[in-house]
Order: sequence, then structure tokens, then C-alpha cells
Amino acid sequence: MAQNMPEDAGFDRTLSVLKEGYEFIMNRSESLNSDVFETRIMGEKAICLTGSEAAELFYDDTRFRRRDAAPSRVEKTLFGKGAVQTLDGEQHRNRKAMLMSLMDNEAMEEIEMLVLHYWQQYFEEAGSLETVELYEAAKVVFLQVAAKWTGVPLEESETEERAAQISDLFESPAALGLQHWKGRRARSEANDWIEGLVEGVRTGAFEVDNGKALHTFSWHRDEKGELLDKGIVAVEIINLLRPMTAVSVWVAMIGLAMHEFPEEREKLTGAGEERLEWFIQEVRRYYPFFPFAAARTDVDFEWQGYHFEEGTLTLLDLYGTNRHPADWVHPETFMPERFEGWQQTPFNFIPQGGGDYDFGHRCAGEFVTIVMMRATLDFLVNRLEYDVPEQDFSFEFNDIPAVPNDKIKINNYRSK
Ligand code: HEM
Repeated sequence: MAQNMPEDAGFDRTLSVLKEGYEFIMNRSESLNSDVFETRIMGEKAICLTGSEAAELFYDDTRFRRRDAAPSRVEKTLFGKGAVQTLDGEQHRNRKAMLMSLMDNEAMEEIEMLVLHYWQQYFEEAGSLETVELYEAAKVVFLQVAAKWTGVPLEESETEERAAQISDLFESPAALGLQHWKGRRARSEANDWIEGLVEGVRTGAFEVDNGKALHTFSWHRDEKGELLDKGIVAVEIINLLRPMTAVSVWVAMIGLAMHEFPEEREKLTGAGEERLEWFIQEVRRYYPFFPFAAARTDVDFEWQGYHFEEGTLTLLDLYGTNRHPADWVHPETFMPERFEGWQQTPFNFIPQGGGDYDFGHRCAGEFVTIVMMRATLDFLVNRLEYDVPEQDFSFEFNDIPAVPNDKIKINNYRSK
């Protein structure tokens, strides 16, 4: 006999999710003293999971599927319709292989070089008396990196406007009202922009190098041997442009961490790659970004004595898993050195999802993210001097993605 699953009893919790944001699952898992519990969200029963053991269950694709799991507001802004995030089985494997084929060492070297190049250019062009918001600057710099790397042409004059449009996609999915509609409009405009390029590549009107994502995706054949619909190619190209631009959120958190933990900042000057990487890994663990991953149970099954019914919406807590006491010593302390000699499993550190890159839904761009963050930290610590004026460094836990209120202002900068 299955036991009763711990229950967050009461009314629908959609408003609590909006109010508590990143801490919604953690708060309840603590009060119910359980890594699994049942609740109601958006009018339906939902199971919430946290911790590495539960993450291992969540990424078992014989038990969970992605079809019908993402809320439609997220599909209409963040992911785009028909994106790899929503696929299962053979179709997912084929699409994911297309994305992962880009992620080799050569690509990481190119991205690192582009990040340094565009940061340098950004500060050369900004007048030295101007106050710069690191978050906003990073959006512009990273869209330029992403466009260059994927083969998408981007005129200097349109960079800011396109960066704002692409940012609307990741700033809007959890939003209500106007911000959500801005996201929907941005999605349709961005899709049109890229679809036009795909058409150009296919008719020969626009030439792009054959190693670039725009070329690879335009000519990719699906599991049935057919070219992808141009709308799907656009969605997947935007699946590169959008999250690469969104790494700006973590740049803001790098700025916040350097401000909040000056003793850790001190250790970075002149430090090698390894220490820079511990710092950015701790930023990815300590600060929130993507709150939960969503799936649906694909079969009836039992786990740890609890019954899971087919078709149930299931949320995995990414933020809470990175702070779970079973896996992390002093999880509330910012401690980059914890990453020295650290034992990673596919499930214990999942700011960008867990499991397998090729066969599961783990983020295709995790290495890209690490390279972009490390190169940016290197630039900020070793190549630029600047002052950090007084400002509001706080952020809200129900603002998704969370960014410090003043977006990390810096001024009086000069190169080292
Ligand atoms: C900005 C920091 C990033 C965060 C916080 C992030 C987070 C995530 C998360 C949580 C998932 C879903 C995991 C799941 O459903 O189980 C995901 C999937 C994905 N990410 Fe990222 N990501 C980031 C950067 C990137 C970058 C830079 C790229 C591309 C270069 C990228 C491309 C993708 C793709 C294509 C997927 C879908 C994978 C699939 O469904 O198989 N992400 N990401």
C-alpha cells in the first residue's frame, strides 16, 4: 500500500508561487520536512520535488515527459512553440543532437574570445564619465557575442533594440499583464526576424559559413529525414540568442557577490582560471535564476512509498536543490572554495537542470554559460578598474529572474 504523500493542504497555491517565488518549494519542503509533497497550482494537482535524490527521479524519462508540462504563457514567450524543451523521445534526441553538435572546445574558445572582445569594445565606446549598469551592458555585449557565434547578422545600430527585444523574452514569462504582453510581442518579432534569415539561407539570398548555427539548423534534418519548419529553426536559433543574452542576469549577480563578499573578491586579483571558476560556480549555486523545471508523469508508479499518478504536473526545485543540506555543507554561506576537489554528480548541482545533456533536458548551454561568466569575471577583475557608487543592491525573491534593483552600477572606469 502506498503511503499518503505529504500535502500542502488548502487552496490553489498559484498566488503563493507568485509571492514566494524561488522559495516556494523550499519553504514547504522545510515545514513538511519532506523532499516531496503535493499541492495545487494553476487549478491542478502538482507534485513538488527537491534534492538530488528527487532530481534523479525527475530526470528518469521512462517516468516523466515534457509534453503538456510547460505553462502556455512560458511557451509563448520564453521557449517558443515547438522548442526542444517541450519534446520527448526520438524527436527530442534528434533536436538535442543538433544543438549539442555546436558545443565543442573550439566553440568555447571562440566564445571566450568574443566575450573579451565585446566587453573591451563596450567600455572603449562608453564615455568614462558615464555610469554603466552592468546588467544592461551585459545584455548588449552578450547579444553581440551570440549573434557573431551563431552567424546572425547584427548591425551596430540595431544592437540595443534587439537586445531589449530578446531580453523581453526572459524577463516576461512569470510576469502578468503588460510585461507578459511585451514578451509575446517580442517573441513574434524575434521569430519573424530569424525566419527571414532562414529563408535567405535556404534560397541562397543570404550566405552564412557552414560551421555557424544558422547554417547547421537551416539544413538540419529531423528524425523523419525532413528539413525543419523555418519557424522551428527560428525558435531554436533564439534558444541560443536568448539564454546567451540572459547570462547578463548572472553578471549582475557576479557584481553583487563581489560587493557582498569583498574578502572573496580580494582572492581573485591575479588568480588563475581555477579560482575564477570556483567563484562563478558559487554564484550559480548561491543566487537564484531559474526557479523550477516542469514535467508530467508519463506512467503510474511508486517512489519511496508514494504513488505518482500518470499525467500529474511535477516541479523540480532547482534553487532549493543547490542549497539542500544533504548535499551542501553550510548551504547559506557564500564559499567559492567549496568547489575545490568537489564531487559532482548529474543531480547535485542543477542551476541549469540535471541529468544528461544528450539524452535528457539538461541545459545545452551550461558550458557556454560557464565560459561567458568566467571570461566576464576575468575582464572585471584583471582588465578593468572602476568605482562602485552607492546604490540599492537588494533584489526580490519573487522577481523572476531576480536582478539587484539598481542593476549593479559602476563608474569612473579605466582599463588596467
Ligand atoms: C543564462 C543562464 C542559463 C540558465 C539559468 C539556464 C537554465 C536552463 C534550464 C533550467 C533548463 C531546463 C532544464 C530542464 O528542463 O530540465 C535549460 C535548458 C536549455 N538551455 Fe539553458 N540556461 C542558461 C543558459 C543557456 C545558454 C547560454 C544556452 C545556449 C547557448 C542555453 C540553451 C538551453 C537549451 C537549448 C535548453 C533546452 C534543453 C532541452 O530541453 O533538452 N541555456 N536551461
